[in-house]
This record gives sequence, structure tokens and C-alpha cells, in this order.
Amino acid sequence: MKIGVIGTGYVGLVTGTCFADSGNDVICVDIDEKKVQRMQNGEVPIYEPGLNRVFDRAIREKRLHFTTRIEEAFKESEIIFLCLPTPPGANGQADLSFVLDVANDLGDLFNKYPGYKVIVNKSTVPVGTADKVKEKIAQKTDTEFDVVSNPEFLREGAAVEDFMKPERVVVGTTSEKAADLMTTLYEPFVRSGNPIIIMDERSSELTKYAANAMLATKITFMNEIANVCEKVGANVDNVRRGIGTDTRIGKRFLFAGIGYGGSCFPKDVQAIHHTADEYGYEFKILDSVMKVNESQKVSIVDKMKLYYNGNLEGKTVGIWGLSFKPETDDIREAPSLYITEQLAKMGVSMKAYDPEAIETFKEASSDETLSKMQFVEDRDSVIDGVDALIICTEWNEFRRPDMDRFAEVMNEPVIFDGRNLYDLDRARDAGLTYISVGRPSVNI
Ligand SMILES: NC(=O)C1=CN([C@@H]2O[C@H](COP(=O)(O)OP(=O)(O)OC[C@H]3O[C@@H](n4cnc5c(N)ncnc54)[C@H](O)[C@@H]3O)[C@@H](O)[C@H]2O)C=CC1
Ligand SMILES: O=C(O)[C@H]1O[C@H](OP(=O)(O)OP(=O)(O)OC[C@H]2O[C@@H](n3ccc(=O)[nH]c3=O)[C@H](O)[C@@H]2O)[C@H](O)[C@@H](O)[C@@H]1O
Repeated sequence: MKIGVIGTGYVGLVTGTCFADSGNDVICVDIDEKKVQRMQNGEVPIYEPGLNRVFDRAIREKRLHFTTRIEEAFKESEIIFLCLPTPPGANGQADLSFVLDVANDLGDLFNKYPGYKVIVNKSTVPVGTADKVKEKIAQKTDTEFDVVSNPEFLREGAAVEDFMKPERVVVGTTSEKAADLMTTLYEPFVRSGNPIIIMDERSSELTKYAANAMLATKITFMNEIANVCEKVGANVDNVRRGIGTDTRIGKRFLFAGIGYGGSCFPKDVQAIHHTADEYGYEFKILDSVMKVNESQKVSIVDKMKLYYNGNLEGKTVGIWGLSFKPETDDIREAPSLYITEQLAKMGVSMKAYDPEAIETFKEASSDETLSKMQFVEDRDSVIDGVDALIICTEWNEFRRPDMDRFAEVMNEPVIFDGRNLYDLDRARDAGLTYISVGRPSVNI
């Protein structure tokens, strides 16, 4: 099949590359000229494990092309995917301007190159967007076309794996013709028997938000259980194991920490809350989820204030991990941004390391915060001569450090761990003061 992909971010590039890998001819479009140039030169512009290998193969076999001209991707394609940003607007609603502007251009192109095509919304978009896109295009053309909702469920850091073997593919369309084309396209990805679930457009659009809001709620629930554990002297790891073995609850997404971040959970929880509000429904549980997550993101700073009796000025603190989760360079809504901002304001100096996200972190932080920060190139240099260490991201290389080294090289071996990486007995044996999430503190 001939496929066009508009927008080559985490979703668009993975979508285009994986469809090319399954034998389709794919043209990807982006307005970012530099990015397109890099991709044309064979470079993957984001860090995403496993993407390089599939990307190189698709380029070598000449099935994956890049352009800044939407017309080039439109002309020959049977299916066109919109993988455009839908950032939060001023009141938390999804900003649809990127999607609707492109829909407008598509209307003109349909006029110029008439003939049936399927336009697919892969961006996360509010209920009713398929109708809006349809309207925009229909204002410009009489050609037959369909607009389909096909939400994406991939996780950053595991994007290729998730795309290649999705647990389900959701397709929202009432058009049989479009459903057949989408089924043909996705069949190679669900050979193991996972379903392609066809439904109406609105249900499909809401499914995406329901999935993200449910997962954000699950994490937040565990963060609240962790906060209760800290009060009553219980251990959230034990509670997690105790409940996760119940298959009705499930083992995954039960890890307490410093709040959910990333480009999607925070914005999508806000957006579905806003949609409900627009339709006169108060989504109360999500009010609490957002409120709890705000405070959870900086709970480490509260713990530090308590430990240092409110006096952190002049301290030097090491930071392990800046990205919102491991295996990505994405820094959007990362707890590290909020923690470092607050510490900088309190006069704390910081020394930070992340395997992939230092550059993106610098781009996203204020000069005031950066003026208090120094960045180093390896994990071990961070802890030399610091008064405490904060762990923000659970990169693998932070899981098994030489535990004795903390006491040897830090001014004081104090660790505030936002990701519960270490066994409490091992921390105790290494002489650490160890404060984690929802577990008894060690040596306090
Ligand atoms: N990042 C993720 O893990 C997931 C994201 N999503 C959703 O997918 C959508 C895209 O997300 P990301 O890929 O993360 O965004 P992104 O911000 O990484 O990439 C968007 C790309 O679109 C390009 N773009 C903007 N306007 C354009 C235009 N007029 N023509 C061509 N290209 C244009 C930008 O230059 C950028 O390269 C969002 O709605 C998001 O909520 C859904 C599932 C997973
Ligand atoms: O719509 C999206 O963009 C995507 O959002 C999430 O994917 P992602 O944001 O890449 O990352 P997750 O692995 O879901 O983690 C999100 C946040 O939750 C936190 N988290 C996750 C799991 C957990 O048990 N505890 C926890 O605190 C992570 O640290 C991270 O900050 C969803 O998992 C994807 O299915 C979805 O497609």
C-alpha cells in the first residue's frame, strides 16, 4: 500500500517506519526542515530503542521517504495518517489547530488530485474531531473520502515493540470500505491473534482518553497508597505485590513514585476532564488525580525540607535521571523539571546526569534553574562531594551502583529516591540515609 504520514514525532516516525517495514511505501512529511534533512540523510532524530535498525532497513530498501511538502505525500497515498501535536490549550482542552490546519490543506489537495483516500487521525484528539476534520475537507471538495479514528497506544522507550505487536488496534469508522483498508494494513501486526477492534469514531476517540486516564488513575492511586504507607509504617512494595497478584488488579502500572509525567498522561487527563466539563459532566475522580499528581511531583522536595529542617540553602545535590521515564530523551512534564526549579529557587546547587536527556532538559529549563546546575557525563561523577543524591528516573544503570561508594565519596551519604530502586537492607548495610516512596526510611 502507499501510505502518507504527516508529522514525524515519536508517533509519526515510528508509524511510518513500521509500516514501511511491513512492505508498504511510505512518505513522511514534517514542517521542520532541519529534521527532514536529518532523516533524508539517514539519521533518526529522536532516541527510541530499536528504531534505528528498522529505519535503516526501510531506507535501504527505499520504502521510507521524507519531505517537507505535504503534496508529495498526498498524491499517491491511499491512506494518510495525521500524527500531529495536540498540546494542551489554555484551559486544558486539546489544541486542535495543527490537525485542523492540515485538514484544510488536505481539502485543497483533494480538489487537485481527486480520488478516494482514507484520512486517519492517529493524534490523540477529543471526541468529535473526526467529524470536524471531515467537515473541513468537505468544505473544499466533492471527492469521496473517509476520516477514521485510529488512536495510538505505544509507549515511548518501547515504541517500536508496542507498534509491531500491539495488544489491540482500535479503528473508529462506520465506513466498510475504510474498515477493510485499515484491516488489510494492520493484519501483519496482529498475527498472534490480538484483535483489531472496529467501532464508531466517537467511541474510538474516547477509548484513547479512557485508557490514559485509567492508567494515570491507577498510578495515582498507588501514589496515595504510598503516602498512607509512610504515615502508618507500611511498605508499598509489599502492598503492591499483595494486590498485583489479583488478576482483576494486575501487576503492571502499580509502581509508586514521583508522579506521572510525559507528553501524554498530564495533557490527556486534563483534556478528557475538559471534554466532560463541556458536556456538563464533572469528572470528579480526575480532579483528584490531577491534584495528587501535582503534589507528588515535588514530594521529594518536601521530604528534603523535612530532613534539613527547612534549610537547604547552600547545599549541593546530585541528580540521577532527568527524562520523564527511562529509555527516552523526552523531558516533557518530567518531575525533574519541577524538582530542579524548586531547589534552584531555594539556593541549592545541583550536579546532574542523564544518559540521553541532558540536551532536551536544557532546552526546557529556565536560565534561573540552569544557573544553579552543572551537568556531568557519567553517573559516578555526580556523587563526588555532594550533600545528597536525588533519583528522578529509573535508568537501568542506576539500579546496581557500587553501594559502598556513596559513603566513600559523598559529603553525607543521603539518598532521596523517587523510584524505589534499592532494597532497604542493602541501603542500611551500606550506611546510607535512604528516603524513598511509601517505604520506611533507613538510618533516620
Ligand atoms: N509520544 C507518545 O508516546 C504518544 C503520542 N500520542 C499522540 O500523538 C500525537 C503526536 O505526538 P508526538 O509524536 O509525541 O508529537 P511530537 O511533538 O513528537 O511530533 C509532532 C511532529 O509534527 C510536526 N508538525 C507540526 N505541524 C506540522 C504540519 N503542519 N505538517 C507536518 N508536520 C507538522 C512537528 O514538527 C513534529 O515533528 C499527539 O496527539 C499525542 O498525544 C499518542 C500515543 C503515544
Ligand atoms: O498516549 C500516550 O502518549 C502514551 O502514554 C503512555 O506512555 P508514556 O507516556 O510513553 O509512558 P508510560 O510508561 O505510560 O509512563 C508514563 C508516566 O507514568 C509513570 N509511571 C508508570 C508506571 C508506573 O507503575 N508508575 C509510574 O509512576 C512513569 O514514570 C511516567 O512518568 C501510555 O502508557 C501509552 O499507552 C500511551 O500511548
